[in-house]
Amino acid sequence: MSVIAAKCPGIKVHVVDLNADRIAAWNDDDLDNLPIYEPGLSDIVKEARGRNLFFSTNVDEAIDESDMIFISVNTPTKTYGVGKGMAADLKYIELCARQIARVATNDKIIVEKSTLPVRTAEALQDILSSTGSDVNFQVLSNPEFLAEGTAVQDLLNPDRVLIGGERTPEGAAAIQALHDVYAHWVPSDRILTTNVWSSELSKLTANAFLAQRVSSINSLSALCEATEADVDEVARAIGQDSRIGPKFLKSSVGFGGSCFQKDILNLVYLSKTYGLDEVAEYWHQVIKMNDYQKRRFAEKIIQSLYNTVNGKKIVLLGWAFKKDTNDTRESAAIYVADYLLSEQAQVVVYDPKVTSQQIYADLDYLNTRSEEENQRLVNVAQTTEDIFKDAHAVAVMTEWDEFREYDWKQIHEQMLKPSFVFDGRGILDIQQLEEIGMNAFAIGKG
Ligand SMILES: NC(=O)c1ccc[n+]([C@@H]2O[C@H](COP(=O)([O-])OP(=O)(O)OC[C@H]3O[C@@H](n4cnc5c(N)ncnc54)[C@H](O)[C@@H]3O)[C@@H](O)[C@H]2O)c1
Ligand SMILES: O=c1ccn([C@@H]2O[C@H](COP(=O)(O)OP(=O)(O)O[C@H]3O[C@H](CO)[C@@H](O)[C@H](O)[C@H]3O)[C@@H](O)[C@H]2O)c(=O)[nH]1
Repeated sequence: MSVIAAKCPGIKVHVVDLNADRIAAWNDDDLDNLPIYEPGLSDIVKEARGRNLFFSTNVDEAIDESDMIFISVNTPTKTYGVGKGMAADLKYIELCARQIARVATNDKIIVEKSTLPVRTAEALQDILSSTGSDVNFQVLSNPEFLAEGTAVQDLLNPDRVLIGGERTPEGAAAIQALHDVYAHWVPSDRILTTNVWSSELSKLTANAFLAQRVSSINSLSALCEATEADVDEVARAIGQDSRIGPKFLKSSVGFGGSCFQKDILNLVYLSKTYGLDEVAEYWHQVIKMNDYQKRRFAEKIIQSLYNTVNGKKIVLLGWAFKKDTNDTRESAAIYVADYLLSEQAQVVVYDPKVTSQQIYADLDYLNTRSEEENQRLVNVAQTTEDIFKDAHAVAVMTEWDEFREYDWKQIHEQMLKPSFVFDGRGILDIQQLEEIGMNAFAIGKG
């Protein structure tokens, strides 16, 4: 919404949220306090905020004033009832629709910006049209394809913008209105229009394909380790094939983020709902392979440290699910740490952007042990000063650029010997680390 406001000074954009703390942070004079860290975002907010971009908790007023409403609320995996652990929880979406239906007094275009199961637009349209008033609503699907860490660039220069709408004159008019917003900066040939169901399904499909590539290369990383092949070399060799392409072939300790797992589980659940068990199982394998990769990495650390990490100091570099974001949702680091903590390791975490509060909250949320136990076993460092002293092992969990720049010779000197490095992101020079005298392991390197 900030990018829309920056690119369309003539459009007034209200961002409303029930969470007053978040809204206060969006309105903070100090742009370092915005609730989301994204390169380039604070400049965009600075440009538009107070001009045509406004943040508030006054949802009713914003609904009343708007011609077009983007529903962008969370759609987490259900944690209760039918579809628990798989289906998308649509309660927040439905609450929005009911609030819009109650408050609206003039016709509106409702844009599904959240990621949703196919045919959600039908349910939205039902709720919106049941008020008995004369107000007309057109529901469009406009999934978001930005990736965190590069969100601003992705929005300024998208591969495509997808708009799904009804194939009726009213639907076409609504599609055109949304097209015109993006056309302020996106070339028309990159604005695709489809029917609503294709648009909704394309979002889940895009994430499933992307995650599948990561799971595919991660599955082969295990085979590389067993055969002394090098996963980066394999990725380069296959990526040169223009039919395969080079992107999204970086082997890692496992994909994280708020979207991949949730959206694939959603796809699995949908397929099952339609009786397509083989389709469901096919996609479920992407998640299972990811779980295997996280577990495999933690087990590698334990095995290498002579099959016990009890009381051993292990430094985890990075907690965010990828670099250049402070988002930790479903980060592989959480699960690897949890595994090590269950073996009574003393874990030290350093991440340049994630707060210690967030790190403890992520571990407490798993409910594997008491909060006191997490406090006792985990130390969160604000800087790297002294963190390597007497450590048995260091593991790279996030590919932050600064980790490449560290003086690894000096780190080695501070660590207990024999010292171990586990590179879960394939960013370090393993040969150089071994020359320094470390036992170095990287995912997918034999
Ligand atoms: N995060 C991403 O990179 C990304 C990318 C593409 C798509 N998506 C999709 O966008 C949606 C939102 O994701 P997110 O990461 O921003 O989630 P989030 O949980 O960070 O934010 C959702 C916000 O919605 C607010 N909210 C919930 N119910 C509300 C209501 N009735 N009225 C007003 N505000 C309400 C919450 O307070 C919260 O601040 C999800 O469907 C997600 O799959 C996210
Ligand atoms: O080659 C790769 C690429 C990614 N990852 C990992 O995969 C996860 C997801 O990365 P990425 O897709 O870059 O970030 P997200 O912000 O999760 O973005 C995904 O999810 C969003 C939410 O649906 C979509 O909008 C984006 O298009 C889609 O890329 C991260 O843990 C990455 O480290 C790898 O391990 N290897």
